[in-house]
Amino acid sequence: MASTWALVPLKSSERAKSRLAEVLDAEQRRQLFFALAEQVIVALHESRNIDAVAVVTSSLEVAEFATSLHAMPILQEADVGMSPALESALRSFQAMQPERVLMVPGDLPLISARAVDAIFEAQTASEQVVLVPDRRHEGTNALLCSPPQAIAPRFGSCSFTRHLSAARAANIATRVVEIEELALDLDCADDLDYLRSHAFERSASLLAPLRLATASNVPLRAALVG
Ligand SMILES: Nc1nc2c(ncn2[C@@H]2O[C@H](COP(=O)(O)OP(=O)(O)OP(=O)(O)O)[C@@H](O)[C@H]2O)c(=O)[nH]1
Ligand SMILES: O=C(O)[C@H](O)COP(=O)(O)O
Repeated sequence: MASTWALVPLKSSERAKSRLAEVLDAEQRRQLFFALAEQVIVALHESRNIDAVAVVTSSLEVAEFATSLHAMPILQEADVGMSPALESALRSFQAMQPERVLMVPGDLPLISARAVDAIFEAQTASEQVVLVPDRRHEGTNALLCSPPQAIAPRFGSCSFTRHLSAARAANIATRVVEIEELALDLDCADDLDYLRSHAFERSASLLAPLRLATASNVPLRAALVG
């Protein structure tokens, strides 16, 4: 039985990436959502520390997509937010009694198996929680809980501080590890610009199918307005 699971929450594609609406149209956001999610799921599968990958979603389309990538879909009735989705998925894991669960959002464009393995390598035997902050130290881009119920997921605004405080309040030994390839999540136009200026090849492979007719050194918002 698999004992280390990775868990990826994925919204319905038509609601995803809404903060990018100022620079991408609906079809571009949909394509980007699936391209990012595929990268995340593939990297998790390739990690030598992960036995199985699950996707929690309310969308049948996303569930089929997850299955096509050999991830186990966990279906919900509606999009109720990232943390409630993760909590209900964790409850459905209980029968399988995994030793640990790694929770990762589906929008990390620079993720790799090596970066995922670095999370596990950072954990010492006494530590039940590992947190990977985003580049602004506001969000959490990976949360490893061993056991899975060590702390409840509290994703959303300022989740990094909230996860840290929850672990401290419960007196749970916690490791914070900064991992460059996991520090960027693609939420807004500034994040897309950061990706285009810091990781040319990865951004080209993600953005070329979207047919964004802008030079890589021109900020997206300015290019589209001007
Ligand atoms: N299953 C599920 N996943 C969610 C839900 N809300 C967010 N997620 C996922 O959680 C991760 C982080 O989501 P957000 O950054 O809040 O949402 P987003 O769609 O990427 O971007 P915005 O629409 O701009 O907020 C992504 O993988 C989302 O698809 C939800 O209600 N249910
Ligand atoms: O910390 C979080 O909640 C996750 O990184 C998702 O946050 P986001 O809304 O910044 O993507």
